[in-house]
Amino acid sequence: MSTQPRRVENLHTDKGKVPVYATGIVEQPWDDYSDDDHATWSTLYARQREILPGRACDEFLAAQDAMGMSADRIPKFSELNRVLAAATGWTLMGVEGLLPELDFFDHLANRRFPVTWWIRKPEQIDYIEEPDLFHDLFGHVPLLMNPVFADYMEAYGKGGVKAHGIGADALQNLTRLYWYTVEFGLIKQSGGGQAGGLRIYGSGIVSSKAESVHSLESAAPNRIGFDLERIMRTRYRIDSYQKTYFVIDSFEQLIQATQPDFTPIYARLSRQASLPAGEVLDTDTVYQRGTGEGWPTDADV
Ligand SMILES: C[C@H](O)[C@H](O)C1CNc2nc(N)[nH]c(=O)c2N1
Ligand SMILES: N[C@@H](Cc1ccccc1)C(=O)O
Ligand SMILES: [Fe+2]
Repeated sequence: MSTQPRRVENLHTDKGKVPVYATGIVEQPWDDYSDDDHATWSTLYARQREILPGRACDEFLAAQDAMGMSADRIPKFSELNRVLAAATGWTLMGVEGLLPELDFFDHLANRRFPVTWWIRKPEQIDYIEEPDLFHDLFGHVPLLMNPVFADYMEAYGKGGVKAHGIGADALQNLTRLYWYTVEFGLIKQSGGGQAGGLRIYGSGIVSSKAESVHSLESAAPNRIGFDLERIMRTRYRIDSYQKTYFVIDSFEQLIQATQPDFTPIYARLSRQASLPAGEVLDTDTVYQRGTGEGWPTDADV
């Protein structure tokens, strides 16, 4: 099944312009998925679930199971919605693709999560530039089952509506927060030995086989303790692995740090230069690489 949505504007990201389409809400055309579409889901699902235990945070994997997602077939939004409604009151809506920012924020502010209905083609299995069903559903939806994360997403949507009214710089600051938390966040899983350590919660990481390993195990990227204003000043890459990941202690930390009114923060940041994606400042808390060893070293604390 193919549809050709109309391009309406560009999203201004740190890397350049990303097309945004006039994309209304669609009913998930579940009966129209081909055998290839279901096979793509199965392949990606099985592949990620093989590598994510011990890498993704435990809540993420438990929520995926609790929702009834599996490798068998592409899940039905209507079935997931019954589970989500009971857990946190979120609703999934089918969309054609990227939405204009204000529409996107308005959905989140009302506990609706837009999910791209179509899945990537077999030749795009390892990488696709725009969000598809696998990224949105496998990556974003499970944590909507977590009450604290669910509240954070709603607060983010409300903050987005506000930032949109303030102006382009405020919007850029807030978009960086989404990027470095919801899309590419790492979390310290509590527990000793193998149970604890750095884990992934960002959807852009959990939906990518290569970045799931890279984000935790490569020596290349920086892993820096969560710092709201630091994140808001930090540029990001959309076409390569991140040069920096930010680490939260807990979802409670995330929601607490984002409670205050951001208006004075935006005003202050408008007088400061942005930081390159790969910068490390002497005020940063730097985490060690390696699963199960994600705690600051003596030298860092
Ligand atoms: C905040 C976020 O970066 C952003 O601006 C947008 C805009 N529109 C979107 N639209 C959809 N469907 N999905 C998304 O993740 C986003 N992200
Ligand atoms: N406190 C933010 C709203 C917000 C909450 C959570 C995440 C992002 C933004 C504001 O005043 O704009
Ligand atoms: Fe995403």
